[in-house]
Amino acid sequence: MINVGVLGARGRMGATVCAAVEAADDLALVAAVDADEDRSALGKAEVVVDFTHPGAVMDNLRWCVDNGLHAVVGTTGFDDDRLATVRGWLAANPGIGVLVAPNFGIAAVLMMRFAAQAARFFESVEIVELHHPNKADAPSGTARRTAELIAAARREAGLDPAGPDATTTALDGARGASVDGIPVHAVRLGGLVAHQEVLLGGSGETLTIRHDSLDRVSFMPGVLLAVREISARPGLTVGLDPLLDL
Ligand SMILES: NC(=O)C1=CN([C@@H]2O[C@H](COP(=O)(O)OP(=O)(O)OC[C@H]3O[C@@H](n4cnc5c(N)ncnc54)[C@H](OP(=O)(O)O)[C@@H]3O)[C@@H](O)[C@H]2O)C=CC1
Ligand SMILES: O=C(O)C1=N[C@H](C(=O)O)C[C@H](O)C1
Repeated sequence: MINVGVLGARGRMGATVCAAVEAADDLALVAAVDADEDRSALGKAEVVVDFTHPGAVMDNLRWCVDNGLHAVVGTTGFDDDRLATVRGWLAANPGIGVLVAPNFGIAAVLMMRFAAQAARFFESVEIVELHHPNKADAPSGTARRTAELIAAARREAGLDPAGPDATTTALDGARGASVDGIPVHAVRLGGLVAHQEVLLGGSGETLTIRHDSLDRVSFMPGVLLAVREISARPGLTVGLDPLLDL
C-alpha cells in the first residue's frame, strides 16, 4: 500500500486525483490539502501529488523534498531554470524522486512524440492549443514542451525551427507566441477541456496531429503510474515518457 497526499485537492485536477487514489486497491489517500491549509498533514504520505498553480508549486515542492517525500507534479510553469533548481534540491536529498510532467495523458504523450518524429519532414510547423477558460497560464505546458521537442528535432536535422513566413505586418499576438521559434496559439473556450493541434505543412500536403482530453479522467492512468513508480526513480524525471519505455 502506498500512502498518497494531494496538494490542490479541491481543484479540478486535485479532486479527480483524490477520487482515483481512493478507488485504487494499492493506494491510500492520507492527506488532501488545498490553498491556505496546513501542509503538515502530508507528513503521513510517502508520495505527494501536486496540481496547484505555477506560482505555488515551487514552494510546495521544496517543502516535499525537505521533508523526505517523493513528488509527482502536474502543475505547469517548469522552465529550464526551475528544473535546474529542483535538481539542486535533489542533489542534497539523494533518495528522493520527483517527476514533473506537463501532461499525464497517454495519448498526449504520444501526440508530442509523433509531432517530434514528423518535425523534420515539413518546412512549416505551428501549434494551436485549446483549453477551458479557467486555465491560469498560456500557452499550456504541453504546448511549450511540444514546441521544445519539435525545435530540437528540427535543429538536429539542420532545419531552422521556424518555417517560412512573409508576414511583415501583424497585430500583436496575431502570429502567436514564439516558443523556441515555433508559433504557438492559445484558444480559451467554454465547453473545452484540453486539446492541441500540431500543424505541419510541406509541398502540396499537410499533416495535423490532434489530441483531445475530453475528461480529466484521461490524466489518471498516467498520474497513478507515476505515483506507483516514483519511489524507485530517485532524482528528477521530466515527462511520463521513461515510465512508458518511450
Ligand atoms: N500535467 C497534467 O497532465 C495536467 C496539468 N494541469 C495543470 O495543473 C494545474 C492545476 O490545474 P487545475 O486543477 O485545472 O486548477 P484549479 O485551479 O482547478 O486547482 C488548483 C487548486 O490548487 C489550489 N492551490 C493553490 N495554491 C495552493 C497551494 N499553495 N497549496 C495547495 N493548494 C493550492 C487552488 O486553490 P485556490 O483556487 O483557492 O487558489 C485550487 O483549489 C495547472 O497548472 C494545470 O495547467 C492540469 C491538467 C492536467
Ligand atoms: O490546465 C489544464 O487544464 C491543463 N494543463 C496542462 C498544460 O498546461 O499543458 C495539461 C493539459 O493541457 C490540461
